[in-house]
Amino acid sequence: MLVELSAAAVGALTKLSRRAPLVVAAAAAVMAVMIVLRKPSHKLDREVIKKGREVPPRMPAPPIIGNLIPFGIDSAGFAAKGHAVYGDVFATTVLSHNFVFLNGKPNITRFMTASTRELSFSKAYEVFLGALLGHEEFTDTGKDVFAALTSSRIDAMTPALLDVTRRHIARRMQGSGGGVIDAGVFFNELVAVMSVTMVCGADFGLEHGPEFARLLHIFESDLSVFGNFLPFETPSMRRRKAARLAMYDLVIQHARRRIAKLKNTSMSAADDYFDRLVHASYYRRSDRESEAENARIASEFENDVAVVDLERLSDEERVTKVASAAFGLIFAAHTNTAASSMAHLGEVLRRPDCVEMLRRDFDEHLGADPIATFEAYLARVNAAPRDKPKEASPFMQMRDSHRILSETMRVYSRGGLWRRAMEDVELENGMVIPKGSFVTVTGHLVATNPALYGADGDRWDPERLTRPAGRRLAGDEVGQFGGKLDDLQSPLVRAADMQMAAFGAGRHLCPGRFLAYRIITQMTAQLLRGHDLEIEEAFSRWWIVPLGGTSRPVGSFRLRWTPRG
Ligand code: HEM
Repeated sequence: MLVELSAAAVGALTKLSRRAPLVVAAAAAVMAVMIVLRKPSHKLDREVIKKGREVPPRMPAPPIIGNLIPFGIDSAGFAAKGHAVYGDVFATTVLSHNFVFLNGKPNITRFMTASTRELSFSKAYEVFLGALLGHEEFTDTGKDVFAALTSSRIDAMTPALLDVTRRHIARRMQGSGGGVIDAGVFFNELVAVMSVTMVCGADFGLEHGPEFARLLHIFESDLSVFGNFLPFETPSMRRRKAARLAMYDLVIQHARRRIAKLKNTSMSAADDYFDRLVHASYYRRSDRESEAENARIASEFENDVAVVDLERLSDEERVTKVASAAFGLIFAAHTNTAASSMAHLGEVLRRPDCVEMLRRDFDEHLGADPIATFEAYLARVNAAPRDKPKEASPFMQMRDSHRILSETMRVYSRGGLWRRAMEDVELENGMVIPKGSFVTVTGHLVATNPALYGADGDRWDPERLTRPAGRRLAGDEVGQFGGKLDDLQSPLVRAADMQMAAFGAGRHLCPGRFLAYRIITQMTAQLLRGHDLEIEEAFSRWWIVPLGGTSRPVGSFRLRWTPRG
């Protein structure tokens, strides 16, 4: 899995080196052809210049591979250097594609608030991950996903999350004498079981969760996205695709069973998220679809209102549609959450006072029997009059835990947010990003902005987020804790100053962020409450994924544990 990145990379390189001359010659030849056939990025610029408009300044790049190597090794460092030389907007070439880097509030605001017609999230990710994930995954995120991740749905699944964690800990940490666990494997497996359970239901999660953990381990083990750009399949890409197909097959079979089970039933028969996906899958969402038709689909999903005028899908088409949505969500829920959990625990364990704060928060708000406490909370909320403000969940009151986790998310989410320009896009300074460019904002630069976080913005320091609730930054003040999760996560740029980009912002702000906080908070707290943990072996380094989200650990993370009395 993630932690075997270095081993996997070394293995792949060794195998490659034997055939290196052939592979390099073939790659160079095919890329040369690609360059001739494709529209090189400077030509994209020329189209804009012909219209009398200004394009972003260009960082020079070697022919064919462009700046692939410096960008691939340290994407955030590459962006920082580019901005230092060229200013808040610059362009360069990577494997013949035009990459445009944005920084500074007006440009980031433009990026976040652009319409999908201008800057498309799914079209960018389709190019980066399409070969690996399958092109059918790259439609815009459905409303069903947002509906599945509201705070009340997360509350409803919390007892199951607590229970899965409790059982996993009991299984993996048996005996009174303590021992050593590989925390990378531990979190990978636990988050896999949770993600599969959440998307496919409890029975499927219990039966297939461990198999998904094994396959996600392979699927996520070599994180370079550039294999997607190559005209041939690397061994790593073959291995990862096989893992994806094996997971996909399991989800397909599940979709077939559920579609048969739910035939001729109405939405009210939906037991869980997967059932709702099945119910929402009757119709094709065509490109011709108008806003009104979209709204009708959304209302059908919520209220089971009949939809006319849209093309009805066959059962097999529905199977593909449901399986593809389900698999996409399992992957989205797992990949960054597992890596963030490891980063979080690694930092917390170096600070005994933080360990105590997490334990105290959990004890205070969830007591000796967290499942019973949470179920009692759910019963009170369900019985409460609808016109009264909703009681805050015990988790939402765990302010120290959230503050400390937010600091982890800030420091470890260094990758870039990505869009593809679907048309020429004008920036506030009048420069035009040419149609077809990939456009990125570097999360690390947002999250370590010295104006907000001072000169040591790279350092993990949860104290920096202890300012009084609700205050805006003034003068040279650094950090704030606003109380609500989104004050610290990725506020809409219009609503507050940008503070971190761990979850993106604006139109594509991660809808799973609250669930991620819930999963990581309760996993860490349950682990710490029952055990004393010591780091036996820490990851050797963290690799910045060029895509949005958490950096990935390299090496092993082993913890020595002893039960607490
Ligand atoms: C610590 C954990 C997580 C991190 C760091 C994270 C980060 C991100 C980021 C950076 C984006 C792209 C935002 C952009 O480009 O503006 C994103 C999108 C997304 N995330 Fe997460 N995520 C996490 C957990 C989750 C979970 C648990 C789920 C689902 C249960 C989820 C579902 C999604 C989906 C569906 C999108 C696409 C949103 C869209 O199309 O508008 N994520 N996430």
